[in-house]
Amino acid sequence: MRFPRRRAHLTGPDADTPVIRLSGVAMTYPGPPPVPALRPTDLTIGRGEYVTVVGPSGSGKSTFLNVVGLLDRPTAGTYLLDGIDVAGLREADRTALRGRRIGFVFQSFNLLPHRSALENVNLAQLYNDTPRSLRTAAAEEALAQVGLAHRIDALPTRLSGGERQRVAMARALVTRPSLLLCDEPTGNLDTATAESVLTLLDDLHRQGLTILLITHDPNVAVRGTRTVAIRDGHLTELAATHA
Ligand SMILES: Nc1ncnc2c1ncn2[C@@H]1O[C@H](COP(=O)(O)OP(=O)(O)OP(=O)(O)O)[C@@H](O)[C@H]1O
Repeated sequence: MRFPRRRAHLTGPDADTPVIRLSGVAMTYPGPPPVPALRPTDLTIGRGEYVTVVGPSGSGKSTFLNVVGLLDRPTAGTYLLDGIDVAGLREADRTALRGRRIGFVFQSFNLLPHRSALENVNLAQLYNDTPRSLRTAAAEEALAQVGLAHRIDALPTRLSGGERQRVAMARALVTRPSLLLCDEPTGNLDTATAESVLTLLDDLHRQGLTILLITHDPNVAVRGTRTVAIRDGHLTELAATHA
C-alpha cells in the first residue's frame, strides 16, 4: 500500500498543502490555578515528513498530542489540518475528520481483546469512504503491510507485544490517513521488538506517510527526519537528523 501524495477523496488536499499548520496554538488548562501547558506554538509539517517530539515528563507532550489529534481544542491560535481550519468544525465533523485523516498508535495498543486482529483493524473503517464490500480486503492489506498476513484471525491475547503494536499500526493505516500520530509507540516493548516497530515506521515514511511521533526517549527521537523538543510547554526545533 502506498500513500498517495494527492488524496483522492472529496476535499483531499494537494501535495503542497501542509498536513499540519499551527499558528500561535496554545493550551491553558483552566484550573484553578490555570496551567499554561502549551505555549503559543508555530509549527508546519509537510506531507511525507517524519517529525519526532521529545520532552521529559510533564513538559506538555500529551497536551500537544491531544490538540494535534483533535482530541482537545486549543485555547488560542489557528490549526489547519490538511488545510482545513478545525476551529470552526462542529464536534461530529471533528470526529469524522479525525477518523479519516489521523491514525493513532498508542503505547498501550488499545486493542479490543475479544476481537480478532482483522476485526480490530476493520473497526477503524467506520468513518472512511471504503465501500463496505471492500473493507475486509483493505484490513487484510493493512495487516499484510505490517507483516501480519498470517495472524489475521488471532486474538490480541495470543499475540506478542510487538505483534499487538503491529495490529494497532494496521488499524491506524487502514484508513490511509494523512497523518500517523504515535504516542510512545515503543514504550511497552523490549529493545529488539521496539527496533522492529521503529524499522516499520522507517519503511512507512519511505513510502510517503507523514508521521508525528511523541517520545521521552532521545534514541527514538533521532529516528525522525526532524525533531522538535518540548520543555515547559515551549516547542523548539532541533537540528535535522537524517534524511
Ligand atoms: N487536565 C489538566 N488540567 C490541569 N493541568 C493539566 C491537565 N493535563 C495536564 N496538565 C498539566 O499540564 C502540564 C503538561 O502535561 P502533559 O500531560 O501534557 O505532559 P507530558 O509531557 O505528556 O507528561 P508525561 O510524559 O508524564 O505524560 C503538566 O504540568 C500537567 O500537570
